[in-house]
Amino acid sequence: MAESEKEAALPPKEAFSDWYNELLWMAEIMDVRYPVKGLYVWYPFGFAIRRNTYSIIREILDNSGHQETLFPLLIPENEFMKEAEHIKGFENEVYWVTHGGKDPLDIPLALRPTSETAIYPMYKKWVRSHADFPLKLYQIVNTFRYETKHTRPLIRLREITSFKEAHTVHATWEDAEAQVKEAIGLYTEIYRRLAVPVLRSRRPDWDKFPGADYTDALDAVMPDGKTLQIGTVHHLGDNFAKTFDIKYEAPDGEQRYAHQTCYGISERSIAATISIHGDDKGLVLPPEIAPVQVVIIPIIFKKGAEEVFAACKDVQERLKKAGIRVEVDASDLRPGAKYYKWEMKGVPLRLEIGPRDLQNNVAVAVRRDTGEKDQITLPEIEAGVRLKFEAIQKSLYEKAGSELESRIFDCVDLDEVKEKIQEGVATIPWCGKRECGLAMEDHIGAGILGIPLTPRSKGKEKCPACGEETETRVYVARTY
Ligand SMILES: Nc1ncnc2c1ncn2[C@@H]1O[C@H](COS(=O)(=O)NC(=O)[C@@H](N)CS)[C@@H](O)[C@H]1O
Ligand SMILES: [Zn+2]
Repeated sequence: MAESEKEAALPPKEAFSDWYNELLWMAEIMDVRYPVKGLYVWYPFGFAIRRNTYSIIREILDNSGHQETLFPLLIPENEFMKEAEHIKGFENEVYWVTHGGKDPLDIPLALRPTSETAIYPMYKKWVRSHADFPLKLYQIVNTFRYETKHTRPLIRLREITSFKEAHTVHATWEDAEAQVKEAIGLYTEIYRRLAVPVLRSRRPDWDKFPGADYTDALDAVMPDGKTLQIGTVHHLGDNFAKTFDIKYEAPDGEQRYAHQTCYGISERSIAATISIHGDDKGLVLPPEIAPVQVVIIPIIFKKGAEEVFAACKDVQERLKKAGIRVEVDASDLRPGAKYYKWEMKGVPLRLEIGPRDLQNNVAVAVRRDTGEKDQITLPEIEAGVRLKFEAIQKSLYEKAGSELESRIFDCVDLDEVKEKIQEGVATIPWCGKRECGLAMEDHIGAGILGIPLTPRSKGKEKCPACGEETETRVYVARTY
């Protein structure tokens, strides 16, 4: 896209919603002009961020005993309609295919909103014995949900383009529970690699995944204080095994129903990374997912231009050989315009090389996240750049972590909760009874997000709704 098309300026980040929408356009992440609501188009630059993000997800899943696979998109109505809870949860969200060409289909086909009812009839055919366990498969696919709430690119889509869903099978409820814990750990590690700190909590029963025994979730706190659910892990018990008749021969020869989990991450992982690290100048990307990790800017004067260009090319070749994604911006834009462009794209490190730097045998290194400027000697350029990446990654994660902690408020009563959830996440005691939870939600006008997996108890306190003594504090937040 020509530079001129982007005469609009990026709004300041505190105008978060406008900043976010404008940034997706100006940094060439997604084009929202596709003529179907809730469907968006990846620009190549945005898609490169997705590729790098999902190669981290694949690495972490593949290194923890998962295997990637691929199931069909279309699910026959009779299979989709088998699990009562699941249907109730998705019947208003599922798209149906009713024709092939001009012929009406004898069995309507659902576009998968998630793939339990595509996968589990096959699991029934595959699972035979406890020796088959643990079965840990995942796929990265597009799924379709007829979202009626406000759709937003990367955050709430009707076609979820990057839906990583894992589906595991185990002998016992306890084995599945252990898998849930492993998945929470894997998701926490994925987000550490994206320098995104997360809140981990058990969703209240009325908010769990349709057909699950319970749901644990990871939430990011976005710059506007609202939380974004960026990963969920569901213990499915033997609910789906009973519905789809997934049985195995136990060591004692008995036929038993299997126990299952499923867990998902979508492109919200990218929405959170962009939102949490970005600033008024645009994207700030963790080096590991940046499509361009280093941009080299030749500082050109009449004298010595040739040597400078040659040196920039040489540094580029060496960094490429070291596996670093690097560009030389030799365009005839003024240096300031170059800085603006690459800062907008979140390039973690800029190297400036001019005649004086050549004499001193150095490159000037400028960090995108802090603006800090210092020198790296040219013979050490590969190691120096890697050190910068480590410093940037560490600093992004620490900064986001303290920002998150500063947005969690232990409140004394519901009025304080109402006030504090404008800025972030409140905690408040809760006895755990549904009627109290729902009464509190009515009073506050926001939901119970979940019970922290790492308790935030302050000892014995009183449930604000019924006065009963409790040692549990729950998260309350406005959510996307
Ligand atoms: N409309 C949507 N747009 C973008 N991401 C979404 C959307 N709906 C859900 N997600 C993301 O997808 C994750 C998994 O979705 S889910 O419904 O919670 N869980 C499942 O579908 C289970 N089958 C595990 S894969 C959610 O945690 C959320 O981060
Ligand atoms: Zn209560």
